Amino acid sequence: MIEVRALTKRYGDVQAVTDLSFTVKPGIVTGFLGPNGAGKTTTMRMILGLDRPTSGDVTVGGRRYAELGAPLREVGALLDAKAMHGRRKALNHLLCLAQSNGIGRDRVKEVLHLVGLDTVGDKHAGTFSLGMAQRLGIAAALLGDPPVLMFDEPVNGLDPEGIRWIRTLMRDLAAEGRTVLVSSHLLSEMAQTADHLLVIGRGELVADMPTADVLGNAEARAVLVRVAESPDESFLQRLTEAGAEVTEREDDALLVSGLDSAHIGGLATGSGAVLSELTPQRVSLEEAFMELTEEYVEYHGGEGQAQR
Ligand SMILES: Nc1ncnc2c1ncn2[C@@H]1O[C@H](COP(=O)(O)OP(=O)(O)OP(=O)(O)O)[C@@H](O)[C@H]1O
Repeated sequence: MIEVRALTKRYGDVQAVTDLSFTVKPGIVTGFLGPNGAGKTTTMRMILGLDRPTSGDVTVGGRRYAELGAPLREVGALLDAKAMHGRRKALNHLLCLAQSNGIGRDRVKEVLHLVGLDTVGDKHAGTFSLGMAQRLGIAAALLGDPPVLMFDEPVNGLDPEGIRWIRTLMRDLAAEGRTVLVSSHLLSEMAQTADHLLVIGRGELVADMPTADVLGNAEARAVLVRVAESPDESFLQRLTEAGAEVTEREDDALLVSGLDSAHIGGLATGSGAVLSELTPQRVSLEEAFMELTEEYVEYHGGEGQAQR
């Protein structure tokens, strides 16, 4: 369990995290979602005791990071896979970490195997591809068999096989009862991995809800209706009486919000109108995410310019 209470971090004039409070529960994958610069890495660094909060408090398993005796046994993290010592051999890199946390050589071999790097343990970490570096970083996070794990943008730059491997690993770790917090700036990615979402924008908490609810918000906002024949105005009247908001589009189609398709179809039948189309309009996951975080995005692309 990770508990973040009223966490605030300022770097000079930059307010990176503002009064953030949330709890990350065990047994599920929790996605930490927000646009670039939202404060995800800063929050994770504070959870790990790498940055000191300006104010507020973080505990892992009920204790502050500084109070943890053998931190790797309590919380494992992958922050920046490329930040390791490049001239060190992969196996030695893990052995050094293990030694300082009282972890045996057998466990080092075990995690190397677990991440599929057992045949390259004697290679220098600096020669590793991004995918291999991510795997080595994950091996380090798993070394102490910790009940709490954090991964910062773990699928960034990975090929589809690597992405699938990481997704399965996260789900398996959560299924073992661990607390798993994983950050991303893509809702589509989180939709496939996370059970619960914490959404932040400009350092502030925007949403703390099950992923299914965030996705539900992306569904059917309005229904596109085309009327082939209508004896009179009664269909429109019935729609508004039933509480619908109706917008007439330039192509004569109607955008009806506030009622579902079945209700609209029933009102059409009742008023003798014949419909040629009745289509729920869905917004994409990324649109739903952008709606949630729109006002918090730090850098917008210019109009008409090439966008990433
Ligand atoms: N060491 C630092 N000194 C000054 N400002 C910083 C520092 N670290 C982060 N920031 C600023 O704090 C804000 C939050 O950054 P952070 O890296 O936590 O965001 P993020 O959500 O992880 O973004 P990204 O998805 O781009 O990694 C940004 O405005 C960033 O420029």
